[in-house]
Amino acid sequence: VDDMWQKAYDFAVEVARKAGEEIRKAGESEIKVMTKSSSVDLVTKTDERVEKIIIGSLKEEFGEDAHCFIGEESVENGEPCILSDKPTWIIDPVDGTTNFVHGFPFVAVSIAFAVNKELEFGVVYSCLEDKMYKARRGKGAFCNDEKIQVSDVKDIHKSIIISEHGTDRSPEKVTKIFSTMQKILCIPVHGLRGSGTAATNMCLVATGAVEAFFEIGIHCWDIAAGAVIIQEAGGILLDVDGGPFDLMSRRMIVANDKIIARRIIQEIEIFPSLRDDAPIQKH
Ligand SMILES: O=P(O)(O)O[C@H]1[C@H](O)[C@@H](O)[C@H](O)[C@@H](O)[C@@H]1O
Ligand SMILES: [Mg+2]
Repeated sequence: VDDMWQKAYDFAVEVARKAGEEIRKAGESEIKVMTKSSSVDLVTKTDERVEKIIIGSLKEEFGEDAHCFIGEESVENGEPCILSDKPTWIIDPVDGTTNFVHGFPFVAVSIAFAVNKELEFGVVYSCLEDKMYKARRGKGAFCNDEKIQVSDVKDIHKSIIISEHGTDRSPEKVTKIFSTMQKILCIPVHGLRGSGTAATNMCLVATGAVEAFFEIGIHCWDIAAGAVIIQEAGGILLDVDGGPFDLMSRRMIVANDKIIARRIIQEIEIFPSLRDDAPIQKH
């Protein structure tokens, strides 16, 4: 079984690279902007086409019904978002869609694989930077085949923290998000950053470029691959209330060290977010 997942891991890297090439060559015509949960939650034909290419390649390689799939755009179009014990691919075809539309240079393909609800491996291809991040449970984390590991900074005053504002513009959430950012900035920390893609933010923690990243409102497909990469780079993953990491909860904090994580958690103003695996709301 161990070798079998190795084959799937290697194939996932190939598929992510191919998907990244599709994103890079997507012409102006295809970046027709559509919206989802709000006027600033963007999706394009490229997101939909690339997800179909990824899922099609995986089904061709492993069999039409051998595995389950949780894809950002499939879920948007009504597919269930339930993580079962069956081997399951968790896919964000274009993470950083807003960046992609604007030409802001951080766009990632995120592909993770879970069995019995445990993440086996994750691949994040930052396709405009040509950086292939990957990790398999128990086998280390890599960027372009170079081993990576989290920062050794333990002093919060010497840290950079990533925080994103997301796509929800409701006043009560925006107020909490910026109040949290202000409290963290004034600890003080060296700086706040955000790439605009959760998968890339996770990899920036894994390489030691920043010390922590937290967000309420992300989805399982944004963070599943990055979660394995951080774990294998020596980082930690928690819920924003300090409890255990919960892939489907739509909130998390990842950090290089529990000291940094706990200090940030003290400042996070939590607001509710519907779980990814919540029963579909009948309108
Ligand atoms: O670009 P997508 O796949 O939609 O994911 C991003 C999400 O749209 C943003 O709201 C979040 O802040 C990012 O962390 C996600 O990566
Ligand atoms: Mg995403």
